[in-house]
Amino acid sequence: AQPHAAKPIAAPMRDLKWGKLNFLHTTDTHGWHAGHLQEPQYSADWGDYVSFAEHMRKKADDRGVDLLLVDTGDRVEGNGLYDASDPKGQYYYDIYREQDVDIICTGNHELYIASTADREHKYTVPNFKSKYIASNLDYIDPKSGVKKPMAQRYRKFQTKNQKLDIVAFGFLFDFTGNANNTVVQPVRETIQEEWFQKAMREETDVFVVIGHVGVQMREFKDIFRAIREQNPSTPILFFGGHVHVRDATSYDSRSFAIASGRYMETIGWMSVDGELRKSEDEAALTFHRRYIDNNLYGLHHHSGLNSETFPTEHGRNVTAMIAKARKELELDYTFGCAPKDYWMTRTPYPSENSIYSLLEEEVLPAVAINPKRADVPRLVIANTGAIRFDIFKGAFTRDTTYIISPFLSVLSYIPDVPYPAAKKVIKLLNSAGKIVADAHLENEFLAIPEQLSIKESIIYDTPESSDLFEAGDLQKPLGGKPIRLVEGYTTRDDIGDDGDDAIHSNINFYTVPNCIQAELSLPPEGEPETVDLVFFDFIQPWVLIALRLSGAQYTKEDVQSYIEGTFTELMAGWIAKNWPAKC
Ligand SMILES: O=c1ccn([C@@H]2O[C@H](COP(=O)(O)O)[C@@H](O)[C@H]2O)c(=O)[nH]1
Repeated sequence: AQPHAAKPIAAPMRDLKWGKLNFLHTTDTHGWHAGHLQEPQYSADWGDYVSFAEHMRKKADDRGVDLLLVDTGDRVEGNGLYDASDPKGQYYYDIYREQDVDIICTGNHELYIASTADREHKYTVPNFKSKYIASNLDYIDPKSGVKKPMAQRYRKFQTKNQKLDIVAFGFLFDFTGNANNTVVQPVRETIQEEWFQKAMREETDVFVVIGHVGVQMREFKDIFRAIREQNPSTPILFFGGHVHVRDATSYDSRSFAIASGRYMETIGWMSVDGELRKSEDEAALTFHRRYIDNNLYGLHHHSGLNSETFPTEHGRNVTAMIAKARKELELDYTFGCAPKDYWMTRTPYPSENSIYSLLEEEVLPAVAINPKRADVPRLVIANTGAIRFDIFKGAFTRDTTYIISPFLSVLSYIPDVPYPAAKKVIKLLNSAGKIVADAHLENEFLAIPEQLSIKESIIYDTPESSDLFEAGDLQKPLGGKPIRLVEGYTTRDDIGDDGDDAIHSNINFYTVPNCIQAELSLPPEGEPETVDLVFFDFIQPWVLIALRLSGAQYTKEDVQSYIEGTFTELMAGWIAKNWPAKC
């Protein structure tokens, strides 16, 4: 863990079950490779994960079974370790490559900005060579303009100990927001391609499909159906991501799928036991999943080691690389001190502890001002997906600015929009589904990814944060004494409610709207004739369609820059001005 990270915290534990084929899975790490410095249950770092994987590989060797590491993309954007350098990722690519990942693919965040996709192609693809798979992604060479696969389309290999044949694919969901130097082929088209049709007919013991795709999403189900049609009994294992939730399901009795959360909070574990070889008769398989908290105590527990014996030399070196990068990037520089916690989904919106209320009532009114139009009435719309994490009471650092808002979002506007049309926009953006059926603009892409999976608030009857836990059969830390549970994941997936490795008390989840709106400089009485419609540039396509539906025709030529600077910079400036400098 990093030098100033919160000390790890004990929790009652569920053990891992080993099978013949075992996996460790990361997804949507979004640059959090230093771990969560303020949260003890997730404060291990990428160096600790390197140590953990080395110990677990040794255990696999000792048992004569196999362990593979998988990563399903969105490794970038979301934390100062990636975002604070210019160019971005100056330290991250070298840190990330220290983990020996066996199967890796691309997420949408590697593709939003052309320079990010260029760096993915220049660094991560060659860093992982034959392990990087791009089944439905092409890259356009900036010099020649030639389109070619981002990496190989699939991978066939044998496992180390049992020599099991594996055919692996690496997909991205049908993403359409990529920069123009990449091409994402819709999954339904890819599975018709000749290469895929041949690959799924390869003789193999197991198919492994990794993807930056939620395990409940149509794309994975289509791939499953295509492979299963040709291979009635071959095990098919899916590793998904994108939705930022812990989730698992099985599409039939010989398939299994896991998604392993977000932000280095979770290391997923999947194991398969039973007869895996293709030549044997079909016998029942058993699948097991665990969501391992990225908590050093847990990693010690699962590897059977302690703080002395756990860190490997390699792991320590990676931890030191991260610490050096954080120092050089001045990520601990403090803009101000948050007076209390502000939550994305732990409290209702609107409420005094909602980060969206803070934005709507305090930050946007103060920063969304164009000096030349300061008195012009305006509606300022932000998509809730632009905010990526909670604010904790205490130091708000350079790192925090990227954690809260990593995007290069700027404020755009259309001047003098008739108010009757402008006021309808927020309602349309917050309605379910697509605002125009054929525009491929799902409104849910405006909100936080978790809401792709969680459609309704989850409110527990009794908050159990003060519960004392008597562990029963479970592994008890601290010599078996009852302990106070820490708030954290209490996952319920299609397999049951026993997936989390650590037992936590519940956290409420209140769903939030797709967008929020600050109404500024409106007349005290009556309605203005026109307003400036100000919005985060990311949501421009949705805003233009919503205006059209409201009877006001505008095109992208009508959109102008409202104010200099990214939202991230504006927010940091507001904090420096409004929150005390010392904590
Ligand atoms: O410039 C941007 C890019 C993305 N968003 C929001 O993020 C989600 C996607 O996040 P994932 O981590 O890929 O799931 C997208 O739906 C937007 O809500 C943004 O606001 N600005």
